[in-house]
Amino acid sequence: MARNRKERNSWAGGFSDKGVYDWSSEEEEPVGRAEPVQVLVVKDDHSFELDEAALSRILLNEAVREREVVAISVAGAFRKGKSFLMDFMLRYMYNQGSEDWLGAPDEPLTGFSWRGGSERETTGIQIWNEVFLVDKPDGRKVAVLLMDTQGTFDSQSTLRDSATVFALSTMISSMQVYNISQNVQEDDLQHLQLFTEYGRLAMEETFLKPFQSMIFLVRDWSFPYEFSYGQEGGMKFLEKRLKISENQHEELQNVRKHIHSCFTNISCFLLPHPGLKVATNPHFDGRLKEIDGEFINNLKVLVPWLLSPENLDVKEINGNNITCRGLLEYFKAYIKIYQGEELPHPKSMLQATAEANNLAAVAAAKDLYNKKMEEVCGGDRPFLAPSELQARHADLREEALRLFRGVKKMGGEEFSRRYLQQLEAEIDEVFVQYIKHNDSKNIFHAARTPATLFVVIFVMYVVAGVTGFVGVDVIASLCNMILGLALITLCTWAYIRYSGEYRELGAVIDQVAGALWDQGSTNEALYKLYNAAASHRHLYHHAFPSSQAETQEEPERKKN
Ligand SMILES: Nc1nc2c(ncn2[C@@H]2O[C@H](COP(=O)(O)OP(=O)(O)OP(=O)(O)O)[C@@H](O)[C@H]2O)c(=O)[nH]1
Ligand SMILES: [Mg+2]
Repeated sequence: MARNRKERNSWAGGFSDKGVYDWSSEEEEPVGRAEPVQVLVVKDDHSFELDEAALSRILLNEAVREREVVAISVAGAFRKGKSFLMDFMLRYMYNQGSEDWLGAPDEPLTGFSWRGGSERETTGIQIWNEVFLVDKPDGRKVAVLLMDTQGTFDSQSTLRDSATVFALSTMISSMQVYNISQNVQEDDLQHLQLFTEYGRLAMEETFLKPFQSMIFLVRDWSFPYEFSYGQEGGMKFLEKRLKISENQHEELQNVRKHIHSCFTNISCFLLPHPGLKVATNPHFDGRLKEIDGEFINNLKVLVPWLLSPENLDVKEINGNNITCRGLLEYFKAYIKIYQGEELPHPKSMLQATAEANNLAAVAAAKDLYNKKMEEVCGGDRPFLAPSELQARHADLREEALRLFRGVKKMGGEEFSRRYLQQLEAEIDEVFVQYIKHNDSKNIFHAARTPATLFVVIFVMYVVAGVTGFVGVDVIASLCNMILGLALITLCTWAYIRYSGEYRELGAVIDQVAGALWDQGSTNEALYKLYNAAASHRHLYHHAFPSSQAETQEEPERKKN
């Protein structure tokens, strides 16, 4: 089997396979230097940027662009030895077929940048700028791409940053190594569920499982007496962890169902602790002689298990094998979705729960208000005096707000204030609808348009008669014209009301008539008439002394 093997002087440079690795002279990078290239940058304002030029240089290299691609990525919490492991993968890829691919005992480990300490090292997504060509046993030559990712949950990243990097690397890779420490905890599974769901949202709906191979890699496994190190123990362990049983709580079942539904293959490997020098010595530079033998023995199993030609999974999207060129296009398309605003932002558990609590309380309070208002002025209730409606609304609004305040909610007072305001605004909005609905039950309200038109017709008739009589013919004709128009409008309005056709035109007529009614002299005249009658009431009392007792109550009622 012809493999892409190469003698190298050092890991961080020197290697160049002419067929695979060919820098163009205009590019800024030093010619032939093999190194990690940052293709996804998470900026300070938490936005994402794809370095398209750098990614194109890697994936559109003539030797690989038409080759089917195998993309291997490592993701998981920060500071857990992801880049360290990646560098062993690089060693394997550079020495494929060689028994001693692990290298000399005192050779420092280089490649993807790794280091000790508590602060994060890798940011964004980095890709090894050399794509390896490997012959699979079935004769296909595939391109192998190694991807290192920013650790999740470092103190500088939002949940959205972590979710995006994890989701993108899962979408782009054909084999995702989920690097976890010591055990598979329920929160590891929940985060995997959240991140894969965030990835699935950005992908097109497909009847196939959206992602390919998921390898749970448990670092520092300390219970080999329960499940032995390696793949076999790992599979038994994972089977137990991901088992779905009848008597399990629905929440636990859902997480497991989700994970099963996302990946075509799920496997697990249990890796022992590499020894205290690796974990705690600040001067440790990756020399094999300082790493525990048990760890090295298992590394010798793990890395070929992941990367041997027969185990490499070609990247598939919707059942089609993807080439390097295709992968570039998908990368660009996916990042665009994450740069846009169409996806919801993933939230922390507390925030999501607090929001759900508050929204549920808003819904319950609104429901109460609506139900009681229906009883007061619903569809089958008669017209209610506007002042009475207002009073009932005020009572029920207060009752709904009290219900909202009384519900126990996570997130605290401050957080819930926003939802209280939302509830108030929504209730006020619904009340406007109730007012309109109530008004429409008032037959005088319905008669407003014909009444206005009648008044216009009558006034025009009188004015036309008087002005015609005194000889001002121009005004008389104008009034007659308006009278004619008002008459036609009235007939049209009647037809629209009867037939239900041309409702927009009907609405316009109602609006114009309404405006005339509200502002026009009709209303004012009626109002003045009423005022005049009220101020000259003594004349009336004088004329009808018997009704005095009755009318004395009137001012009292008016005051109320
Ligand atoms: N306990 C333990 N430490 C490890 C293991 N592998 C590597 N380390 C140490 O973990 C530290 C971090 O290694 P990195 O490879 O930089 O970790 P990382 O996950 O890439 O970290 P970020 O890039 O910050 O996300 C180094 O000091 C390594 O020596 C392991 O299996 N177990
Ligand atoms: Mg790293």
